[in-house]
Amino acid sequence: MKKVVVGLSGGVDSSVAAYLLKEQGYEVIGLFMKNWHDDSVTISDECPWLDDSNDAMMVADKLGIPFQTVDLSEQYKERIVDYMFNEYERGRTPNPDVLCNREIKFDVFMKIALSLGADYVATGHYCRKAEIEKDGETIYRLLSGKDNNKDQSYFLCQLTQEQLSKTLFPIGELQKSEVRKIAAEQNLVTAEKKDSQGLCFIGKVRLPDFLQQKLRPKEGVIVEVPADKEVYSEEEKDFNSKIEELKYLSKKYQYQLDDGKVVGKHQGAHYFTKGQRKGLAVGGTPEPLFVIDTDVNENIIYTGQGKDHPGIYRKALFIDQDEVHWIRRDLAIKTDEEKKVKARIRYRQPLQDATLYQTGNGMYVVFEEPQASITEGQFVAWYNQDELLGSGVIS
Ligand SMILES: Nc1ncnc2c1ncn2[C@@H]1O[C@H](COP(=O)(O)OP(=O)(O)OP(=O)(O)O)[C@@H](O)[C@H]1O
Repeated sequence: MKKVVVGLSGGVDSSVAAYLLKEQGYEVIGLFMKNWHDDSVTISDECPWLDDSNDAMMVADKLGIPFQTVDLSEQYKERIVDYMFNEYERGRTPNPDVLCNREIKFDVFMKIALSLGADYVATGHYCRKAEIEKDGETIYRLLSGKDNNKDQSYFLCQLTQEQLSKTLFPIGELQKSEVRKIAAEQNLVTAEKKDSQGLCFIGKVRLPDFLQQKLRPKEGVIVEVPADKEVYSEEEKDFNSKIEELKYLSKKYQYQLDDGKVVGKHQGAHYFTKGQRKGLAVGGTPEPLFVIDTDVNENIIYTGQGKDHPGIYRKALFIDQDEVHWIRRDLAIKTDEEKKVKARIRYRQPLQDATLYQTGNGMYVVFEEPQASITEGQFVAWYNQDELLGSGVIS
């Protein structure tokens, strides 16, 4: 009998994942990980992880499967929390959910599961895995969840073949409503439980509160850039080669103080991210202000009025070569090759038509339509239909 360790989070999805695996005849073990208890950063007065681990335990009890908890808070702090603070300090906006999967659930957690004798690790993610044989080798495909609204493949965009080979996604073929129905039929305590809202470790705290506890406030100015500000000179739009054009399309324009007028003050550029509207506390403009860029070195926030401000849009992005990651290594393109794909630059964004261009030192992703708020530090993931082929960190 094959043995599976299920990551039981105390939520409905992983509860049903465990139930289904048991029905399919696997030997199932439930494992809850605790990943936060840094006393120097207060996350919340409440203690959601205790409630969650209790719920996970009750589900395991109901299903008649063994249950354990592991404390991964040290690894969590080192690999996720510290990285987040460092990235924000650099003015980049990391994605903790993608990192949590790569570094914790499918690494540290997976190793513990395998050491318990498991053949597989299962989670309640809405995505699917398929296998094909190619040149005598088994290749694992990561497919989006059948429930389009819930598809979580983006969060798994950094997984490797090795990790996928040992993974099961039991609820990937189901709609969320079906998952809830199964949970109710089986009388699982989690049947009615609200969905967790991303940011797996931060729980119920607001991101700005979290950042404020470690990143020192530093007063600076907010600059409003007029919508008709022409940021590139005409010479720059004269290209002699494809690469020059790609460079131009993906180039980040470095705004200067005199590109606009000072309209207010902020408490630290590193608390802000592109596209952000909240927290600017500048009133009196006909249209609300959005962050179009931050300069953490000079501690300046550049803003523009309205969602359609041209400063928000860019047509292409670049990924440094060491941050280009192919799940389907067999489909990776070589230098000077290109490939048409569908891509997204954030969770739940509808897939966008794009072309990948591989160069000697990295990869360009050029979108058919200009994209709003392409943000350094975030992940871009590319697909062929419902298969996630690869991803990279926006540089
Ligand atoms: N604390 C945890 N311990 C063990 N596994 C976890 C934990 N948190 C998340 N997981 C695993 O990762 C999956 C995705 O986590 P996410 O936080 O996105 O939850 P979710 O989609 O709301 O699912 P759920 O309803 O199971 O909480 C979960 O279904 C579960 O298998």
